[in-house]
Amino acid sequence: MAARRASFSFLSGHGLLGRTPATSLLRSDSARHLLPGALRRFSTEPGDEEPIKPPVEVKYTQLLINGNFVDAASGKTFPTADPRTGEVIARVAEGDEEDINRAVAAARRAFDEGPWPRMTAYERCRVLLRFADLMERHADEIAALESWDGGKPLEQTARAEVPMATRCMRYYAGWADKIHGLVVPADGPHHVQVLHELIGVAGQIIPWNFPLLMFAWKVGPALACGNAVVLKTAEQTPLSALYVASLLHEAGLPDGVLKVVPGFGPTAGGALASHMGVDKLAFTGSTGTGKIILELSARSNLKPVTLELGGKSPFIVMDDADVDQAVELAHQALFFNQGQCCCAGSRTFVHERVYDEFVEKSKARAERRVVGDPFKKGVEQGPQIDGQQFKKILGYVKSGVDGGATLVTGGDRVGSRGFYVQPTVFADVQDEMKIAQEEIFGPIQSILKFREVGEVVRRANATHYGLAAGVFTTSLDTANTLARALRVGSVWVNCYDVFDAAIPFGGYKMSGIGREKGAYSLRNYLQTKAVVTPLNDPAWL
Ligand SMILES: NC(=O)c1ccc[n+]([C@@H]2O[C@H](COP(=O)([O-])OP(=O)(O)OC[C@H]3O[C@@H](n4cnc5c(N)ncnc54)[C@H](O)[C@@H]3O)[C@@H](O)[C@H]2O)c1
Repeated sequence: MAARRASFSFLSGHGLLGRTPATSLLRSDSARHLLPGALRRFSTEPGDEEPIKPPVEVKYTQLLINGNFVDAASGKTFPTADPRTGEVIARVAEGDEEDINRAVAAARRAFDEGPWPRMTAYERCRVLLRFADLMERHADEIAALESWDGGKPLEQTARAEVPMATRCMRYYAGWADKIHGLVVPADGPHHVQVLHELIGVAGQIIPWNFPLLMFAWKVGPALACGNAVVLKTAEQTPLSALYVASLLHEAGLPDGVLKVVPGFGPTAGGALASHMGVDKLAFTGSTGTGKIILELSARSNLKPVTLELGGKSPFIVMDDADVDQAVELAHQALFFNQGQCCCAGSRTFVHERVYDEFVEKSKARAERRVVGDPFKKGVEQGPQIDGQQFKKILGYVKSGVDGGATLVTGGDRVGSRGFYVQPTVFADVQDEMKIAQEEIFGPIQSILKFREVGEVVRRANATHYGLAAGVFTTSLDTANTLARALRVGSVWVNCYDVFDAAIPFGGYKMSGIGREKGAYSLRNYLQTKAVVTPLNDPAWL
């Protein structure tokens, strides 16, 4: 059990440890909760620097229906903005109910009459493999679009997200010709086959925090099984999905099999979730919206729903841990992707024997975090996605301070433009505080103290969420105890955010229903059919 081998695998090789970020001045007035040194001044303000010109053009801004890019039926468009400045990158066609209707009608035709479900599984496999090759060939453009639209460091999108999305497509391409049914014994002279059939038209709704990866996690298995897909992108980040969907057609996907409809949740998303012609709905987003999706399914055709929702994941540091490594891993577990991860390690539980040292070193690490323009080399943290999230996050900072947590560092915006937030650390966080209970979705680390294993299990599980957990220890026994006792869908022991395409991912409790990735995701896109035939004079049963 070697904590020495601890790794943060989402960004293995990322290596973005750097100098103190050029950031800002903390303006909180609750000085009694500040540790000495919490007030920080920085020499420059990344939010005020002239933004670097992204090395990519925006090519596709319309709906993709029947293999063509077309305007919305209403002719309406909406802006997608650059989180560095809030300025408009492009205006994108705004799909609504009418567009969803025509997308679903096209998908139905593609499924009922088109070549895709009738192709051999090997031919489908080859289309997906060609798509993965094209993604690699266009990796620079895809990474730049993803960074521009979502404010993510280019080094992250280029080194992690594009390769992971590509790998995911290859993984499901590999499954395409390995999906087969069963022959089962029955009590009587019957030949019983269990067919794993395609489910039909899959509706998919994705969020803004990992638009490209969510595209791959959802579209990959659905297409590998031979289904047709209507995908609604998040209103904040429509660009990468439109771009890669065009590559998928270049790879040989027949027209009409995949539709991409940018648009808003209650209109386009609502229409998709309640459509009678959609056979399955896969959703990733907030728990609140997940409940609406389930309701819409129930009120329409009871389409099966998979939900990947929010989290408040514990990261547990035992007293036998190497503190420096634990600090680094806990830091990455929370701050990665500007803290905008469903599985962010957003409750850092630290054993009382190493607590003070851990807090001090976490403060130092957060202050070294490089905040700045996502297109600048060495930047670890870009802006938050938009003004709404930015305000929400600063509201949580205020709540933490007002609630009596100790603001160790950060707590304010960076610069005066765009949506940059200081890497922030709270210590002395108590379980009942809002910052320990609710999903902040920002670069705000909350450190809580604990004394023994049973206590931390109880406290870690005392949440409606159950998405993931991190465990940091050198004791095999402790790791095993925690791994089994924690009521979550993923436990990372001495590592975090390991997102291999083959590993299932999903939540317990209000973090979701079902699993994505791995062989488990195929089940989301298949029906099970029993075919029973009488046997006359069989040689065996
Ligand atoms: N569990 C996971 O795998 C996972 C992964 C990424 C993000 N998330 C979660 O996603 C959330 C952040 O994403 P978000 O703010 O975009 O979530 P959100 O729920 O607001 O939006 C997600 C998607 O749902 C759509 N939507 C919103 N309202 C809708 C409605 N009434 N009907 C149909 N569709 C609707 C949005 O347009 C968007 O495409 C966080 O809670 C995060 O934890 C979960």
